[in-house]
Amino acid sequence: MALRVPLSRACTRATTSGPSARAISPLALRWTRNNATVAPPAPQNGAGSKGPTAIVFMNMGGPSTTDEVGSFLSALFADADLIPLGRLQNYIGPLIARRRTPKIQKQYAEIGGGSPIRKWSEYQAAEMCKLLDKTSPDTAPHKPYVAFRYANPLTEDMYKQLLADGFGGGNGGRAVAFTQYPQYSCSTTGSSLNELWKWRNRLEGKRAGGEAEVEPEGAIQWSVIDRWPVHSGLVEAFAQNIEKTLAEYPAERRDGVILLFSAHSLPMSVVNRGDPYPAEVAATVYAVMQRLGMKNQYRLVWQSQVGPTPWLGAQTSDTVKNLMKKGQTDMVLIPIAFTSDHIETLYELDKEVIGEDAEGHEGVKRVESLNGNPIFIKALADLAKAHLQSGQACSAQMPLRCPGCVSERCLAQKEFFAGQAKYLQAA
Ligand SMILES: C=CC1=C(C)c2cc3[nH]c(cc4nc(cc5[nH]c(cc1n2)c(C)c5CCC(=O)O)C(CCC(=O)O)=C4C)c(C)c3C=C
Ligand code: FES
Ligand SMILES: [Fe+2]
Repeated sequence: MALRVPLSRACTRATTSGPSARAISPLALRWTRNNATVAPPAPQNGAGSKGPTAIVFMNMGGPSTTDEVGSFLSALFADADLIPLGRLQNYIGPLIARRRTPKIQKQYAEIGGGSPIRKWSEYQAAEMCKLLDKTSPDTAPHKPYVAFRYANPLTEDMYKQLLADGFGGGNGGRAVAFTQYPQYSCSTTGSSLNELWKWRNRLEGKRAGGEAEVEPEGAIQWSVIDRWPVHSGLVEAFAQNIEKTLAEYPAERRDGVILLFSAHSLPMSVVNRGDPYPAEVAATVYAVMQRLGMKNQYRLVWQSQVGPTPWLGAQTSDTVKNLMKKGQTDMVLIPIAFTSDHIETLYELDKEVIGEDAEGHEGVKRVESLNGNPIFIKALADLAKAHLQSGQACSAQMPLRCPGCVSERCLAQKEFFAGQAKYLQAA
């Protein structure tokens, strides 16, 4: 494999410590001189021979205060991967965002004044990296980063921080883009990857070099954990939370409780384009039910649809109302496609569905979100370790576009991340 960072330059950094010391480690690159593989320089200051490694948690983010709701919604409605508005995106997007802001601000005010997603993401990433330092010493130290799509810290700021910390920018270095959506949708993980790819190109993309554009030397080597819908640790964390909630019912009622797995819905236009999310959410549900021994009846239902177009159903709120009408008053709601609390659990499920649709009936309960759950954080560390050991740039599934995809962004982004494979080797 060709050497991307000149060995002589790398060796001049062999005595440095801290983030820029990554330039002296093999990272995930093979080091060659005159086409012969050479031993990497010795690791410094307890760093693993392949570290440091940046672990970037990608998610949509949320407004931490009600004042940030306006900018959060403007960024969200400007995202053509989530809400395609064609040539009028930059005109209609801000209008819709402005119109929705007061209503959504009120909802955030009612859940304590903001979304807890930043607090949870930073905690999960930091705790996961501590575990990973122990279980994957070769790639240590692992440095946690958070990159949100619509709120601070934005992907652009995270990338600039990576560069400021000595990753890339001529130093080389290894970073893992770790989606915090367990199930892949082009509207969520796909959008975050498109944004990461955009900033990668702007901040350390191809430069003019001779006749053709060339990749700059010492850019960050990226790989992606793009989906993990049936990871055993994720399934176990969900299953234990469900068991805890079921234990709150008297024994004679417990087996009659209906489990309602609730996921954010998708517009039918996205489903029909061939988005993988509905099938992957269903895979998570089935794996959790198998772990629970299929003792309770269950359904996968969909929440949070926005706007007048058709969305995937059945809707969570209709399902609860219909079951109540039929006399079924024991049911447990399980948010299955998001790992931290957010407005859809704290407002939509707790206040609207349980508080209003179910009129606060004591038989209708919600399972707590994974948040700081240690089983979940260990699952994240196990996933990252397996990924680093695999030497893979992304899952085999990621390069396959939706059958109905016409986005040049998706094409280029997937080619870029899948193409990183040529620089990676197993840890
Ligand atoms: C797996 C989770 C999510 C998928 C899939 C998803 C798709 C999706 N969402 C919209 C439109 C909106 N989503 C909004 C908020 C929002 N969405 C998710 C998760 C998924 N969205 C969350 C967790 C949140 C709330 C964030 C928080 O801080 O709690 C909003 C804004 C709120 C509003 O105006 O009602 C919109 C709009 C589309 C169109 C879509 C698929 C194409
Ligand atoms: S929309 Fe799914 S790959 Fe482009
Ligand atoms: Fe959404």
